[in-house]
Amino acid sequence: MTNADKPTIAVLGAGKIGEALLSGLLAGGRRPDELMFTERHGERASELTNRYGIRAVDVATAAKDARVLVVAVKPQDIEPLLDELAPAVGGDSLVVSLCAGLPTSLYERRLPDGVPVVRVMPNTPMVVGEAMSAISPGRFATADHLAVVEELLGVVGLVVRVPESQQDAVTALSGSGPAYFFFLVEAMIDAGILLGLPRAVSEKLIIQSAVGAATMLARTGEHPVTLREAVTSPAGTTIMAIRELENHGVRAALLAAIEAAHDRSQELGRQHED
Ligand SMILES: NC(=O)C1=CN([C@@H]2O[C@H](COP(=O)(O)OP(=O)(O)OC[C@H]3O[C@@H](n4cnc5c(N)ncnc54)[C@H](OP(=O)(O)O)[C@@H]3O)[C@@H](O)[C@H]2O)C=CC1
Ligand SMILES: O=C(O)[C@@H]1CCC=N1
Repeated sequence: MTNADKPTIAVLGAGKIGEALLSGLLAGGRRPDELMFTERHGERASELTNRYGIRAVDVATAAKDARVLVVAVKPQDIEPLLDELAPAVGGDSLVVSLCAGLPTSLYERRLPDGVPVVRVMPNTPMVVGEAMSAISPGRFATADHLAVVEELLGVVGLVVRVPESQQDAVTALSGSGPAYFFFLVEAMIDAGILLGLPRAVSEKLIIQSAVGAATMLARTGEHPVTLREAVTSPAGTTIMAIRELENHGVRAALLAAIEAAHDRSQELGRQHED
């Protein structure tokens, strides 16, 4: 795709994930004049414009000037946004929803007939170009629309296509996933403090171990079990820790936690059924 072919993008609701997308796109080479956003608080809008040089617009301007409209409000805030969007959006627009739980059918019901919608579940590592995004087409989205979204999100990380029926599971795994890793890192840093290490040292040890482990997973193609076994010496230190993790049900806790996130994603969708 040449620069001239690249669609202008408006982020509707530039909170945490909206800002992550805007900053990731800028870092990936998009120009500020190819991007815009809407925000309901003037102070927040000024903060983003000052930080990134991107203009704040209203929904009607976004629908007129941008080909891709990325919806990034909380699922609980979708109804008023759809009220604003419905009279403004046309068949030339492409609506991309980042909202957990919300089905493409909700948009299709509320927007004019034929407006294409693609449902996406991204994650915040898009700020460093390492997002994992899963995309699913709605009824009116064509292969070309999917290609546009793939190109857009490809600037900020990896993209996979999944059936929309899998999006609640994706949300629980990779959408929320970074939070689980941050939680683990936080707890491991505390363990260093427990053992008497200075906080700065503990942080450095754990963050670099996380970077190293993630890079091995991504680059070697080895199964996580193989990589873990290579660290686990007979009668050594690691197996003592693994026994404690199993005794405390950490594996079962992760299964239950991710299932709870999945159920909440489904529930968010159900709140907007007819
Ligand atoms: N955070 C994450 O890691 C991920 C989030 N998501 C999805 O992204 C969406 C946003 O999440 P997140 O960024 O965390 O939430 P935030 O609350 O940080 O961002 C939403 C932003 O949209 C603003 N907003 C609400 N309604 C409107 C409106 N009508 N017009 C313009 N702006 C509006 C909010 O303002 P106000 O502050 O007043 O509420 C807020 O700034 C959610 O649907 C979530 O499911 C998906 C993947 C990952
Ligand atoms: O917590 C949430 O609801 C959003 C969706 C996925 C990550 N954050």
